[in-house]
Amino acid sequence: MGGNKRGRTQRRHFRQGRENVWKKPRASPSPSEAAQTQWEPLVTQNLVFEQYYKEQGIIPDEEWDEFISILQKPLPAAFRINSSGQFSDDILSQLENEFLASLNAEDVGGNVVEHIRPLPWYPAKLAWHLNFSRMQLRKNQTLERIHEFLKQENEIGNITRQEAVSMVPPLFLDVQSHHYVLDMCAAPGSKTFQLLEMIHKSDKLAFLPKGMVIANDADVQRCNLLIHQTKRMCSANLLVTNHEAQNFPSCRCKNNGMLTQTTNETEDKGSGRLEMNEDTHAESITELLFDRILCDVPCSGDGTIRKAPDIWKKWNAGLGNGVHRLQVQIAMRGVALLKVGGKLVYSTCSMNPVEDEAVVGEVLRQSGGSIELLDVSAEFPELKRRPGLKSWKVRDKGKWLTSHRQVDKHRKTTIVPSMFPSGKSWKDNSMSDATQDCKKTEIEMEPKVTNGSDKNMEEKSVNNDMPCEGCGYTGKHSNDGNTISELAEVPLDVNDAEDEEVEAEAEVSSLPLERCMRIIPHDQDTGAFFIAVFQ
Ligand SMILES: C[S@@+](CC[C@H](N)C(=O)[O-])C[C@H]1O[C@@H](n2cnc3c(N)ncnc32)[C@H](O)[C@@H]1O
Repeated sequence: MGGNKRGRTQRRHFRQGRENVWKKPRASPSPSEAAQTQWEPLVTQNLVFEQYYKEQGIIPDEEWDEFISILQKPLPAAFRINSSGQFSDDILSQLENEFLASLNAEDVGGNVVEHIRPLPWYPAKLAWHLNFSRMQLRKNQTLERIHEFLKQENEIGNITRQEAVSMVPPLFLDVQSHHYVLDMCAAPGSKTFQLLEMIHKSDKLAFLPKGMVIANDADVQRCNLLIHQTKRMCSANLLVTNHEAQNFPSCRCKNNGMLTQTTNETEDKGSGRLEMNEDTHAESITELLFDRILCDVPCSGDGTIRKAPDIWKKWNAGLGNGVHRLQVQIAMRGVALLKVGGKLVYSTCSMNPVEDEAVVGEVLRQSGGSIELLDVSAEFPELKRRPGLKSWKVRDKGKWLTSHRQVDKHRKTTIVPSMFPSGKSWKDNSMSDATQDCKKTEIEMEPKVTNGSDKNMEEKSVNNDMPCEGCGYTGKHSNDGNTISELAEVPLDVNDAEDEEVEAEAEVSSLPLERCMRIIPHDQDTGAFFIAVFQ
């Protein structure tokens, strides 16, 4: 396609709101290459994805077309006003008095078209939805003023641009200014910023909160993003750490609030990155447990498909299967670090029950009744959400499985029992195979050599490097040595896969998984998210 024709086509698609349609095959070609570059239509269809989600029954048949069609549209932009910022009232009044009037217009029929509006479920009109995608905001001249406003206020920390559904998990944590909060998988940090706002929120002038946020991420480069994002808050109540969340260290807390990491005498004494004070007196030290924990775990990320349409091409059921065990391990470490009476939110930006309800079910089983899955259906009633599933299927190598008994012998260590609804409560099944697997992995992981001197460990680490599709993470995911490429299915022809399906009775979980929530894109023009709240 020649340059001018390409430009015209792009402009036409842009006017039609179809900016996802064209994409350059390479990231940054030289100018001469760019002139000859062919533009390729961006795929926004994947039959394996459609078949998977149809089978899981998350979306009723009559809503299916609406669901798929919204997934193919770009995601509208959204942002939050910093609730602890001193200019929050001014920003709100500018939005209400200036931008509402200038952007919302009447259509030919006299109906008001709402291009900008507060999100009805977010408290105090502090979060807003814009009926334009990020690209439209960047490219459309009539939107220049609001775009400039958002850019400037974002830079100085008065607002944060954040996907609407990503704002939900911190809301359910009910964070108070005295809370110790752990954000286990925090980068790039939009939810950390929200948690910090909650800590700093007060009517008093020059208020210094008693609580703090520890924001952790396993990927050191993403920790940089996290620092860049949160420094806009100028908070002294934030600590950024770089650990695998499933091995997050136990910390000790002096009565005066100073932290010190529990060190292993025989190993690397004094090298712990959390350590702040070596002069410890046993009588004044307690183990630091957290009032609030956010486990926004690495996931296959298909709930962000509107924002990241590349997922259409890459998606397969193996991605969710590949991160399930790591998700359980991270959530279980969170449970171990939670104060009695504290709250933990488990969330993913994936719609896949293997990463969602299956993990919640296994956490309930492994916790042996010490934690409760809270019914939060009465909170934030304006937020449209669907209850969690009690029944789902697992797909492996083109087969639909409804019970672990159906898993091929050689796949049994990859497709673990906890991926299934199982229909058992923890009392019937106090230590499932998966628990034992996790315990085994923990022991294997124990000698965390950091000085690089143990050759065996180095080899192990290489084997454990698993790219996380949803998050772009390519660090070490402790697991059973499988890489995602081993776990991932080669997308099959849908009809071939159907031939291999195994008929079996569906398992139904007896756990109260309906208390989980799934936010579905076509309910309120958003991305998708899954959230469960534990106490
Ligand atoms: C879904 S993203 C988190 C998004 C973040 N909560 C936010 O709102 O901006 C998941 C994050 O988990 C990190 N991650 C992956 N494996 C991890 C692990 N084992 N421990 C801790 N973090 C991990 C990734 O680097 C990624 O930044």
